[in-house]
Amino acid sequence: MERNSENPDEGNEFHPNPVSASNLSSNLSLDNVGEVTLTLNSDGLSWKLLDPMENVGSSCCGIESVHEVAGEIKFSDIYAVELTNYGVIHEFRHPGVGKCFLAHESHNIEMHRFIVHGVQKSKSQPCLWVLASYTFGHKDLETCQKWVKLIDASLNMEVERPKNLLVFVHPMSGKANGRRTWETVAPIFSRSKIKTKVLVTERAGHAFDVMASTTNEELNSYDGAVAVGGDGFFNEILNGLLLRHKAPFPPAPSDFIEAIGTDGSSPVHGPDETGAENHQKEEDPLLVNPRQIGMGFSNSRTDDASSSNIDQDSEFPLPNQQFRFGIIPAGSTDAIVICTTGARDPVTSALHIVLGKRICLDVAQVVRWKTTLTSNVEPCIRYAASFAGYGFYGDVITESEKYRWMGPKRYDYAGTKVFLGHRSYEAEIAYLEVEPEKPKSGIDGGRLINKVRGLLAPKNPERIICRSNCKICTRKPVYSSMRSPRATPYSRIERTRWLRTKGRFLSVGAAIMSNRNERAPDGLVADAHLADGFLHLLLIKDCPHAFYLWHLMQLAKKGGNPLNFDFVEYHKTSAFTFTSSGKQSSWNLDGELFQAHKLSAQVFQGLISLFAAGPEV
Ligand SMILES: Nc1ncnc2c1ncn2[C@@H]1O[C@H](COP(=O)(O)OP(=O)(O)OP(=O)(O)O)[C@@H](O)[C@H]1O
Repeated sequence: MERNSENPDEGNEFHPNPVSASNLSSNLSLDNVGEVTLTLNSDGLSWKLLDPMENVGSSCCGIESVHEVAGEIKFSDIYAVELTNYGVIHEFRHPGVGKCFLAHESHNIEMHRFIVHGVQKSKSQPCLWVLASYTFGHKDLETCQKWVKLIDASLNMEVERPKNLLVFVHPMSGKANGRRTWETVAPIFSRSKIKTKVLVTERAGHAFDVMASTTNEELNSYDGAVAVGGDGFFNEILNGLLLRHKAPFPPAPSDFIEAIGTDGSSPVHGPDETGAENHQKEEDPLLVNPRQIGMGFSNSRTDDASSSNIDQDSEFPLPNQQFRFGIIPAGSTDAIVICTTGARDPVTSALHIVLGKRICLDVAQVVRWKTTLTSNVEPCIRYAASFAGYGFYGDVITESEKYRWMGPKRYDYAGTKVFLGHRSYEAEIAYLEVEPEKPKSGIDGGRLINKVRGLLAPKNPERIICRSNCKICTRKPVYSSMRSPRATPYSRIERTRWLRTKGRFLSVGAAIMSNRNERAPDGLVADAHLADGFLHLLLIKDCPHAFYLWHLMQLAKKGGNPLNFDFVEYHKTSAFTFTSSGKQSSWNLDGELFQAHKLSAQVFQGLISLFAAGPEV
């Protein structure tokens, strides 16, 4: 401490405005390093050892001893600064030339201290964020207080950071460690001075009920809602929020609408109670007049933009565009976290949240159509952010619920059981074509020999796999700040083709994101990107056991191509309808079971924002 001048502020100049206060510096002690000159720059802090020669570069017994001579941290990587109690700062001193560095002296000096809490990316795994803290000391309390004030003022200028959050903790999630997970990360929030209202759920549906019944005024007082749990729990909170809002519907499966008549005798109401109107039937039998199902669109298309029947796209305005969702992983699969932060790590997720990172996500709106006793069609709406799957995917969830006590292993057990059961389902899927179909492989699929050829023939060789700093995922949707998220422009679908596929399927899946997880390192659909505006249909036709096993094995391999088979149909779309007959399965919507044999779905591009910066795997 000899080098600290008598007057601690000598040579230091503090300024209350952090922007104009660039390049201020003080001599301070940095714990476990030594005496440094700390400088406040416009974008962060930097420090240099006062006398590097004394501290650096000694070598002894063949081992190099290097103490960091300089360091820096950007404000964007600092999540908190706090004045801490008077206490010890450890300073290393070099013992002198020719002496063994193992004999380094450590001076423990008591002084006033403050801690800068920041984030560091793990060198081996950049998507893993770790805590980094720097304790600075000075014998004068006022100097420490001034530094804390200055750093705090700079952090307050990071406007994207949340101040008030609603936190839902699922205590039984995954291996029943939701509560412990929250306790691990809660100090990160308190250090960041983020207010949290924490609710530990007591039953399934609790978080949904709270979200659905919270007043708009209260919700607007929060910057976001955080789920400490798995994908299913996040889905519950998402639905609790989105179901409060009136949203236009996607088209219903046409035969269903036809069955109830289109003469206006069986009106279909949207949540806004828009009455059904009777208009001419569209040419395409799968094309349903949006008005008939309460979508609130103009029903007749005109090329004359000045006409009063101007097309309107489907918008879904949320009351608070600033509101973000957060997930702290504690579940069994945690696919959404793996696809958005890249790391299944609660600390990484907490740091993304407190630093106010933002990424947009697509959300699929899934509607089940059922006829009431009075022959009205009642839509039942759900939302899914990661995956909607029927057949194998629904059966695995149904089966796995019986073995919840097994924890995450229940999926392996149930998956094997369902695989051996090899059930297939009759279904018809109509999907909106959004890009030209790739030519078929030309294999008739009738004979085993041809099927084997199909198995080996490359079908979808060009895929943009969602990996490291994926350009598509990190691209910001153009509308993000200007407009509400939007769905398929159905008012123009008269010029768009609906395509149809029919048969027996082992599974029907619609991926909203790639769904990377520990069992499928590239995800269920590797080229399903975040906020790309597409539903990625993955239809597995009935096929021999061995073929399906092959497909599942490809999913489990990094770089495997699970779409590369004749019995796999893959379509990129923005809306689809589904009708099944005969034996029924269930839909699995991000872990929630949904019974529906008539269903339609559309995607809202970038509908919600998540506290995450995007994958860096
Ligand atoms: N306190 C509770 N007790 C029982 N079930 C709950 C409780 N709170 C929430 N749930 C329900 O548990 C379901 C599963 O939760 P969650 O997604 O966290 O765990 P998981 O299924 O183990 O993980 P993953 O979805 O990642 O596979 C949720 O859909 C939710 O409705």
